Amino acid sequence: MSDELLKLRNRIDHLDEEILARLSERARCAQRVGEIKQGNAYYRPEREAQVLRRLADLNPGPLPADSVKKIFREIMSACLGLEHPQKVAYLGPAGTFSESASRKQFGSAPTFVAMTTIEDVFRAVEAGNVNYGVVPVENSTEGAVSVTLDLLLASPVKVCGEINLRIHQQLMSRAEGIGAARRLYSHAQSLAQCHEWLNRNLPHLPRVPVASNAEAARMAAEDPESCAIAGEAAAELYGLNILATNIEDDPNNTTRFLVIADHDAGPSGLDRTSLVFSALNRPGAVHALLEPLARHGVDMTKLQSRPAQSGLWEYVFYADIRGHQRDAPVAAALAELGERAAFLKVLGSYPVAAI
Ligand SMILES: O=C(O)C(=O)C[C@]1(C(=O)O)C=C[C@@H](O)C=C1
Repeated sequence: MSDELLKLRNRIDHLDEEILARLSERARCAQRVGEIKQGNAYYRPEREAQVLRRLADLNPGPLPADSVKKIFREIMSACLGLEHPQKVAYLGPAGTFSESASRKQFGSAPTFVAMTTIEDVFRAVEAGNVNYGVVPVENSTEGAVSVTLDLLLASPVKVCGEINLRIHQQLMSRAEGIGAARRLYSHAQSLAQCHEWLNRNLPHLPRVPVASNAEAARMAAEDPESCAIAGEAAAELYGLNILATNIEDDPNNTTRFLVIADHDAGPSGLDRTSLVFSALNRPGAVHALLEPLARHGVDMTKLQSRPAQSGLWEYVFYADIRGHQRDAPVAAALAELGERAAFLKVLGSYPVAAI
């Protein structure tokens, strides 16, 4: 071994010891924070977002800000686990994009529980069987997930976080090449998202829609004459080889998830608030409801309507606005909106996705 290599490795050993000592000190601080919280919510998404944003700003390089955030996400995940072990429910089975989104938000320390339906995720949170739930709410190409919107309206849960996940689709199989494949499994939505790539590269391979991407990967693991389209996590879970990476037709394809709980988040300085309201059935009613937002300088980042369950041709509106409900302009605008609306429910304020 060259002298220089030896010296650098000794230096790395020494730095690792320092990092470990500091990490242990940090973990002891977090343990003490946990004792002070005494059973109140241990997970504080607003604080985690502040920590990640601050370190990304301070980052001197050469590590990219994204790597720094991922490392500190894991550190906070382990510290939170020391304070109090957490359980997070998501739309299963294991290996789906919902699981990847959950891990992106919570790191790897919690116990992740796969549920069969989005409704089951809500029920698990409502019943207190888990601390948090992660549900998809919209996809940049497919649009809103209406089941989630309807459940948000009916359920007492609060929104305490958002997660944006880039959806990258991978072609995978047990074999090391595609030559022997006789069929391709995937969820119908993923087949649609890779339609052009498939037409160009595998026009004659029969496409078989199945219940989820993870199920497709599981089937491909059992059937050597097949391949699957799924996320990287599913390939890892089922020990499959990735034969072609990022084959989705739209490279910006992103799914937005919400974190639901029995509490929302405190102000972080860069927040969003989700609400749902209904308008009286008169001309100009929606405009009158939104007017206070504009007057108080509150930006709306989303507005979506859904037919109300209650009556024919009545609508409820889902809006996301910038800011926390405790910020003065947001509080004033919401108070006025509440007076004018037939119905208003604030679903929660939470930090804008920090990672
Ligand atoms: O600051 C807190 O409230 C903590 O519990 C510490 C800590 C952290 O490790 O920084 C851990 C968990 C919380 O979700 C937020 C931050």
